[in-house]
Amino acid sequence: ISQEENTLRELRIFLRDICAKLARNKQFFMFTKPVDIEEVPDYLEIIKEPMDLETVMSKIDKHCYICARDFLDDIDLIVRNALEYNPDKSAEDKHIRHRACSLRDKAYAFIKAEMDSDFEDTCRDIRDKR
Ligand SMILES: COC(=O)[C@H](Cc1ccco1)c1ccncc1
Repeated sequence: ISQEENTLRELRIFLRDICAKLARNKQFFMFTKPVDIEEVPDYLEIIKEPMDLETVMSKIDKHCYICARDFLDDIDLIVRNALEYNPDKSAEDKHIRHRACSLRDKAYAFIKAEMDSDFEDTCRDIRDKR
C-alpha cells in the first residue's frame, strides 16, 4: 500500500508504545480513564473537552493522529484539564498538578528520545497536504 500509509502505520505503532508506557505508570492512574462524572458531578461544567489516556489510545486506533504533534496536543489537553479543575493551594490539588506536569514531561521526553525528527517532518508533510 502507499508509502504514506506505511509511514502512518509506523507512527501508530510508535504512539501506541508511548501511550502504553504512560498508562502503565502507577503515578498517572488518574489520567488513564475519563474522570467519573458520577463521582465529580460538576466536572463537565468546568472542563469542556475531557481527555484521558484510554481515549488517546482509541484515537490512535481510529487513525486520528497523523503526526506526533497531534498526539501531544491531546496529552497537553489532559494536562490543561487537570490544572484547570484542580487549581487550589490544597495538598491534593498541588499533587495532581505536579503529576500532570510529570505526564507532559514524560510524554515529550519519550517522543524526543525515540522519534527521528525527519520521521516527524514526513508525518507533518502528510498532515499539511491532507
Ligand atoms: C484527572 O483527574 C482529575 O482531575 C480528578 C478530579 C477529581 C476530583 C475529585 C475526584 O476526581 C482527580 C482524580 C484523582 N485525584 C485528583 C483529582
